[in-house]
Amino acid sequence: ASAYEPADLYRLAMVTDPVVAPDGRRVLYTRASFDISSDRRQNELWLATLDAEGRLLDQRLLVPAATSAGGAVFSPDGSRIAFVGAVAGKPQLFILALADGIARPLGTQKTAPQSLAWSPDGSRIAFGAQVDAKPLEIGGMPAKPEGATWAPAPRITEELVYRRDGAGWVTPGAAQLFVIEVATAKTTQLTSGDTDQINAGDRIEWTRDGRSLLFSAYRGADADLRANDADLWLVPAAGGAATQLTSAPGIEASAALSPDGRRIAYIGGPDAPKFYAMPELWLMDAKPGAGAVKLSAALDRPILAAEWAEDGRSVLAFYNDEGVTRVARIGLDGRVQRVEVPRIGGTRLYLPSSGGGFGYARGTFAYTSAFTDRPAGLGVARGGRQTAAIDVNAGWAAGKRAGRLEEINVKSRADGRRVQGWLLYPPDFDPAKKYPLILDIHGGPNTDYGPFFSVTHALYAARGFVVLFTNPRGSIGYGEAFANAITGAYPGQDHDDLMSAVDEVAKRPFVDGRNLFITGGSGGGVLTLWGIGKEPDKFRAAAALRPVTDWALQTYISDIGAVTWKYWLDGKAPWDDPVHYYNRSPVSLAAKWKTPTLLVTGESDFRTPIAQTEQVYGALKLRGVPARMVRLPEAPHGMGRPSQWLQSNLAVIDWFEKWRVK
Ligand SMILES: CSCC[C@H](NC=O)C(=O)N[C@@H](C)C(=O)N[C@@H](CO)C(=O)O
Repeated sequence: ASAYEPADLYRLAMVTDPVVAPDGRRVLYTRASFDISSDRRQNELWLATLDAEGRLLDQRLLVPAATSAGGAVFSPDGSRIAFVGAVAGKPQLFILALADGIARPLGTQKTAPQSLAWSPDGSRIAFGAQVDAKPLEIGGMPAKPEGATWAPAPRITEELVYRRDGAGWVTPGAAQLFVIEVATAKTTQLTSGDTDQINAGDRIEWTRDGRSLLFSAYRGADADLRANDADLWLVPAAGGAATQLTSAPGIEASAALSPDGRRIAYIGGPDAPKFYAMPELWLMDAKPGAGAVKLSAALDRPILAAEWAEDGRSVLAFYNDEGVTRVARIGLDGRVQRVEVPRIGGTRLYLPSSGGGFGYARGTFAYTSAFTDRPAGLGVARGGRQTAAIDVNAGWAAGKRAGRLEEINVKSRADGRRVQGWLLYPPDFDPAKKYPLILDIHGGPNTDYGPFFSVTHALYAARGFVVLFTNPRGSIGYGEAFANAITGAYPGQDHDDLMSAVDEVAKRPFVDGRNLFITGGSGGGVLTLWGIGKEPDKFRAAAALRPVTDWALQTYISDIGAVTWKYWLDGKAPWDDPVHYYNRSPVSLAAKWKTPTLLVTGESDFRTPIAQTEQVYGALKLRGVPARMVRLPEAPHGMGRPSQWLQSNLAVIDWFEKWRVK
């Protein structure tokens, strides 16, 4: 067996997006892998069949990678699957009849349909999609002659958010709700307006009689400024005016109707002047203006998704808890009962965050099943135990030697608060030897790390580093107060939490105290640059990946600038309180920087735009601090294509090796 190596990225696979059929006896899932020729992710759609106890009977490939299937959903009788694929680079809705396995295109779509929802009788499908509008043009230009090769047209905008990370430059238009008839492909646009009329990526629900559609939207013209706002709406499926069910400032979204159609469970919460709006589970009657009660009050954890139990007396909620994803049955009186569903896991792959994919129907849970030594497989559980498992990496993992993963808990030097973390050891770890230590810090900052495999940490460990990763305050899964403990102070005591973990681990005899390294991406890049400013003598070298370096710049040029301003910098504007912005910005510590620092950022990162990386690189070089900047052409915030993840990982290893005291 060999240790993890860079090319393994093109040999492994990962399960995502499991969907349980209405009868609870079949599971659709996506098998993602990375093609070394095209250097792109590819998705196959698979179908697993279960027996009455949830054991695996067989599985088959339904849609090959060439179709790029996504968003698959079963028809109510379970005989057909609707999904969105791509034909000649254009989005296409397909219906696949399971009886013959043939995927037939349905209608023509100009933009990608999202959140497919079958009507109860299986005759129609609702979806959200963008309707493009004419782009702005500068008047007076002469006509372009036939075949002329002019410079590309300018991008002209009057929007606050004119580019979105990952999606690219925003094309003018608005998201609308549609219904398509499955037999005739007749398509009806149910909403209209110049601004988004639906949160196209959010759940769409048919009323039980098939007459109306329930969905979320923030319809104000100031939507770009109101990231934490969404209301519930009901519109007749045959066309007509939409009725607004909720209007409170805050998020009411991901609405699920109770089996009798009389109640709505939704996820969200009121808007508040704090850093993190923890998504909670709410219950209301399905009528306009009905008051809502918070069902998840006793849980104090972020709710990721919710499904009604068949008897309508409880809601099954998926939530983050101390680095992992769990399931709770929440009664309509708010009583919380844990449901045993083992090892639900993350599908981020690049880094070990929790989350993952999951589905439920008729007592069957299907989920991305996490491992510490390989990417997620498929898990199926019934009655509190795992009944089926598909490991899409069994062959590959059998030839690999992975390092041990250990959970640690330390007390923060700031106030004694518990900080959870993990240590990943090199595959051939020998406690009698000395090892360099990498502290890797997650971003978000309201996200988490958990006990999962990731290609980044697998590579660091395989190259002989002990990897420390923790959940400092600001992380999710430890209660709302913990996630909000950075309100008005980011960075602040989260830095102390991280340093407490480093100091504790550095006491272990196998850690080479001369070779402590610090890295992190995005929000983790903030804390990396903050770390080398606050503790200039602690770390041998640093690697800040796609960092925020200057909160004023971030507010002005990021696609989440409005969130930064309203929630992360206490509602103060950079022009009103520039000192507050400066004091929280890593660049304010530039005078203290002396640690050799690597910067890695995508040139198409619109979340933490590369101007910030350039700012820090300039400061380091002007000060004479050793620095290297790695720019990834066309890569967005998520580091883009597989080879770009590898470049980012290997750049960090190369930099740390360069500076390691031998
Ligand atoms: C709409 S506010 C949420 C911001 C978002 N949070 C989720 O991750 C985000 O993109 N934050 C970045 C500044 C960030 O730190 N991203 C991390 C975690 O995803 C990263 O590693 O890229």
